[in-house]
Amino acid sequence: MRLAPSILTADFTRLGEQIAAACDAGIDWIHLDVMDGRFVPNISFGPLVVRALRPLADRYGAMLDTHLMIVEPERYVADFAAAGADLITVHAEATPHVHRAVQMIHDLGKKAGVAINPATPLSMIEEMIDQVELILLMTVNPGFGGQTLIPSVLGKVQRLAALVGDRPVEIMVDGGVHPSTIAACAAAGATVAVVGSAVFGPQPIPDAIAALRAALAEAPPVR
Ligand SMILES: O=C(CO)[C@H](O)[C@H](O)COP(=O)(O)O
Ligand SMILES: [Fe+2]
Repeated sequence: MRLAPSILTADFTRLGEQIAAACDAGIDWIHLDVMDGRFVPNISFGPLVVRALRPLADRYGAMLDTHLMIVEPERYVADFAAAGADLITVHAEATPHVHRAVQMIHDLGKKAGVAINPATPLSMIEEMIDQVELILLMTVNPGFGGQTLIPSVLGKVQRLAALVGDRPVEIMVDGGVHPSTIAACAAAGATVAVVGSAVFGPQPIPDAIAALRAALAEAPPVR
């Protein structure tokens, strides 16, 4: 299972240093949570931060995974692509034209993902399975780091994994993934885990990543 540390709970005065520590510990993706204060009740950062992190991602061969929690994301996908995002994920609830948004992302030469909130049924994105590289299932209500994983979403992860089958689509879980919950996510069929407060918290970053890998080793992923 891939780990995608979310920088939301990182120390922003030492952001480069903290991401470098996570990359040194062998993480695969860098997860960037973009919030507009409308789709979610919080504001984070925009393309400037993506652009600032591009050289660091290149140095480590890490992927810049951009999670857009903004209304009508099609207004901004070109800006995030130009800033250097590798993967751009949009919320199905945030636009009446999710297919068009995904088309735009692909036309910009980027990988595309579609995300849904805990209360949104899988049927909302079923028709998009063959159109995207990644499906993100929120395991908390979006807007803040450090929340508790909602266990009932794991059933949705399992049902999505069955729908996806052996198609090359990543299944990402986002929110509340810690050493105590990561094995259950992997067992349900998730292939990528966003890990925010579990990595950028009180523990040294390499220890935090080792703890996640150790928890995964107890229960090997099914996909
Ligand atoms: O999209 C998000 C919140 O909307 C974040 O990616 C998520 O909350 C990660 O943080 P943590 O692992 O601390 O829950
Ligand atoms: Fe996220």
